[in-house]
Amino acid sequence: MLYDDVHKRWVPAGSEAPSISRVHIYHHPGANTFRVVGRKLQADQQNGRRLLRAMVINCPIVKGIKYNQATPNFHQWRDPKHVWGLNFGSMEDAALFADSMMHALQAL
Ligand SMILES: CC(=O)N[C@@H](Cc1ccccc1Cl)C(=O)N1CCC[C@]12C=C[C@@H]1CC[C@@H](C(=O)N[C@@H]3C(=O)N4[C@@H](C=C[C@H]3C)CC[C@H]4C(=O)O)N1C2=O
Repeated sequence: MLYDDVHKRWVPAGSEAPSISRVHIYHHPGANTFRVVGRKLQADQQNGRRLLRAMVINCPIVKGIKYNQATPNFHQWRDPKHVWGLNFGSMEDAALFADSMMHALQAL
């Protein structure tokens, strides 16, 4: 999700329709960079053709960001332009993601 600062509300990232997505943290060892990448689980169907599973988040993990575990299954962080929020399907998913995020932030 992205926070719409104008209207003071969370909006689904990547499209108008809220969707279940799979979110990964990718590490580029060469450059030692990390990024959060998420794609919708459900491929969009349009005129019968299966389209790519839309990207909903593709955001570099910047050294020094503060990762806020606001609730056991809603975590959020700021980048220069956006505030991102992840509503996890389970507290276990949330804890796994947070561990990876913390690992990435320590490795930067
Ligand atoms: C200093 C700073 O930047 N502080 C940021 C947080 C922050 C701190 C430290 C480092 C980074 C960041 Cl990012 C801040 O406070 N921010 C960032 C933008 C938004 C917010 C500002 C105001 C609102 C008030 C309510 C609150 C909120 O959104 N709570 C959630 C919530 O209302 N929802 C989401 C789920 C659960 C709740 C937890 C799911 C959908 C919706 C809902 O439950 O329907 N807010 C924030 O978190």
